[in-house]
Amino acid sequence: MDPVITTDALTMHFRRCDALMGVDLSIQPGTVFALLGENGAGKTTLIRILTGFQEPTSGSCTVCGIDPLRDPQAVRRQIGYVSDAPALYDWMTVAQIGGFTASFYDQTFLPQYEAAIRRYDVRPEQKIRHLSKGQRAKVALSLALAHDPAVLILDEPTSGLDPKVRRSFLESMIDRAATGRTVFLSSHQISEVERVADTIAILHRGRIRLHGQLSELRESIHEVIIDTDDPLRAIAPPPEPAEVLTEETSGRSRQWFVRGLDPEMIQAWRSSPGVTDVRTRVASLEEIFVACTGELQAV
Ligand SMILES: Nc1ncnc2c1ncn2[C@@H]1O[C@H](COP(=O)(O)OP(=O)(O)OP(=O)(O)O)[C@@H](O)[C@H]1O
Repeated sequence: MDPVITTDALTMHFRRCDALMGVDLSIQPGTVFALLGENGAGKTTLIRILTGFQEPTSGSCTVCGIDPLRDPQAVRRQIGYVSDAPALYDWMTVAQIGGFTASFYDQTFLPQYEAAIRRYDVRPEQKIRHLSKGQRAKVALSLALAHDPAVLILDEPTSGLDPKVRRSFLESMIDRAATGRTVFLSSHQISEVERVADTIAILHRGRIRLHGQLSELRESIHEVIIDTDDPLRAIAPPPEPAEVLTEETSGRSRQWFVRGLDPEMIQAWRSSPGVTDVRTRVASLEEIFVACTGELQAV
């Protein structure tokens, strides 16, 4: 299947910083994709480029086969987008903003919007300016979903939602993907991502540090702890093609987070002089995230 979103060597240079430095991504339709990254990693910048609001410095991208730079309107017809701080007309009521937005879409928009608002228990006659943060998020989500977009792009989608609404919202994202639509969400919430995402990418300082199926990444990244008889004992690091994400030394223990560990290496360490114990286990997503976004220490 052709990917629904692609980016190729995308860079974004602002006056004082490089927000993106050669981002390559490929996202399949019918999946929930999560972009994880710390504050300032470049997530919103990438989303702004994909939605045609920001021209990249170099590189290219497509959304549903369309270049957002060439035809931003065509891209926006295919996507629903909720930013991390949705801009809604404050003076309108919940019903009015639905009617207003519906004028840009076909006649299915309004009934879908009204149904979503009812489901979220938001009163249609309330003014936007009187809504709580969570209620505003619900209105923004209802507006983004009402034209049943092929791609739903959500920047920190659940901030402001209470746990019950958050849970049912995330479950609805899985249902959406099952019908062939694609959900692209950016998040700091690792536990949420673990629950819903099929594929993830970890963005760190403008670069993709990891990209792949969550299940595959979970199996391919291990924590290795090696205990030795002497803190100064030299231990061979995992050889290539294994990738060391972090290394830490604490007294007589050496700890690595390693991608693509060769099981034969475990045996080799066990028989190395001075090694008293070797323990390995599959890393959690949170540990993977910390390993990818922490400073890589010299090996
Ligand atoms: N218009 C701009 N002009 C200059 N610098 C910018 C601009 N937009 C973003 N940046 C910088 O680019 C970097 C990435 O910002 P971005 O908003 O994409 O991060 P983010 O991953 O979305 O962060 P957060 O999780 O905090 O929202 C930051 O250092 C930010 O200061």
